[in-house]
Amino acid sequence: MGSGALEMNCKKNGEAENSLNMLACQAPACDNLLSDNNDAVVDLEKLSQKHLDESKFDVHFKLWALRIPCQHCKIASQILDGYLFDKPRVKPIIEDPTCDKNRFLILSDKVQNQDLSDIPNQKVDELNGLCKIEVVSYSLTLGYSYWSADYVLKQILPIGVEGNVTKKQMRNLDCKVLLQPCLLCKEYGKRRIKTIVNKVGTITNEFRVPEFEILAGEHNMITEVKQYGATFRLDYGLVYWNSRLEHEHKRLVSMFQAGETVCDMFAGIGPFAIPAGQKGCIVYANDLNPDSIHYLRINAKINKVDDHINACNMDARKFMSQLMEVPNTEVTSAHLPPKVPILDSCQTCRIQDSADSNSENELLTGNGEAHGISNLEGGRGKGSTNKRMRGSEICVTKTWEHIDHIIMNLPASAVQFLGNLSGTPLVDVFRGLIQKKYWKGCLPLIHCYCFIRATETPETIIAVAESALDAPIQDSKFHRVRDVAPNKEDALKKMVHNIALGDAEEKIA
Ligand SMILES: C[S@@+](CC[C@H](N)C(=O)[O-])C[C@H]1O[C@@H](n2cnc3c(N)ncnc32)[C@H](O)[C@@H]1O
Repeated sequence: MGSGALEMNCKKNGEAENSLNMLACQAPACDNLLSDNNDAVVDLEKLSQKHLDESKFDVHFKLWALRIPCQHCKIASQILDGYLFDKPRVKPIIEDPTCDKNRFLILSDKVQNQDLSDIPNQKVDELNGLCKIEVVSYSLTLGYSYWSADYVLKQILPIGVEGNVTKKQMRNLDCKVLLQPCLLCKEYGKRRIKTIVNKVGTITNEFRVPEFEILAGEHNMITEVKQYGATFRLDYGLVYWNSRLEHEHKRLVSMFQAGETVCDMFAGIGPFAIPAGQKGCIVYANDLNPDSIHYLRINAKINKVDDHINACNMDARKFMSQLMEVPNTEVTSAHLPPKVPILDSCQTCRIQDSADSNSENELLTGNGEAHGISNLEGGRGKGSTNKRMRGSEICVTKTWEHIDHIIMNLPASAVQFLGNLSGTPLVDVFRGLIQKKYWKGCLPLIHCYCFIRATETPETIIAVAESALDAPIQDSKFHRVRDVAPNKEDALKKMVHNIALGDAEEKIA
């Protein structure tokens, strides 16, 4: 029993358009669905030409309808509340084809008798008092085009797979079992599936990129996915992406305020960075994988937040230390702004476009002052009020003076990046990082993701983090994200460390 994923890479006019994400799977018998093609890449064209008998999806209803004058429709439908035909996307009031002054009110299939004896007498009396009503028979067929893609797919699943499966169960089906039904199902066909892949093995490489085998279609894994209104382009073969983290991405970004400075040490293609930018945060997003940064920049542009996102391609430790480096000009004169933008060794994804910065990229930069933030170039000094700034002005902040949030989503080793842990490589990021004399306001909130075994507790994990930091963590928050192993022994959890108080400040600063 292996696990895997079914991904559909969908394009329209050469542009990636949509995708079905992660119909992931345990592997029951593969049946003979792919018997001719078992080890080869399947020809999508040929498979999708196989015949699907659409008439098998017809559901016929023999109903009753009331023919009544147009002007009484509204009140009549209120009287008949609960007795009208009620199916999604089917209108219960339709035109009378024989007379445009009348309408048909289609009755529910629970009304079986023409004398309306299935409807309470009081309602029938009210209707008769309203106008002259005529009961006519009405036939309705809901055909293939009516049913949703998921419904159709469930009906054509192979024998051995229960017809009435939930979405969750569908995810646990072998993608090879789902392959042919998916291709036969026109609704899925409409999404222009180009490639179907199966995730194989476990992720072991540094960039956390899973390995995929191509089951069908083109050898092309570039696609687009949507999360909370943002579009993400990516190449599944080159970068890390997990659609199941959508809720967590959304939850974390909901904690950020416009105008805050956010540093994402392991940013991937930007699922935290892009929505944070959309919210009006100033984002420093870093990843060691050059392909992730390539797509992060593309995604920043697609989502029109390129003027809010500084993208860097380096080791996370170096990234943090560069953000905290005080430029020479600051050291000699605290009053002058730095002549060179920070992170000059990083490539910023900012694409200057005067038309853009004039209109839609104009943003209100939030209530930084209330949070003790005084970090924006261009006049957000002490006493300044919220200020409307153009995108081009808000890209760079004095990160050595203030950062609000640091995101560390590299669960396998993020805790080690907090500081030195015995038996782990020396990647101490935070100790001595902040220069107290330049820092303004409270210390950053560090959102550090990690794995936790069933035998461990939030307390033990926090103790490990404290040991790494060599400082107590006050007001730490622990948030469970999701189970990542079938036996539930391991679970991905998240800690939020507020290191803003007491000893911790002394030791970190
Ligand atoms: C689990 S992924 C998270 C990506 C993204 N935050 C998300 O939620 O989809 C971890 C990322 O860290 C990057 N990474 C691994 N080691 C790194 C290092 N030493 N410095 C910076 N990035 C690193 C990987 O390339 C990968 O994109």
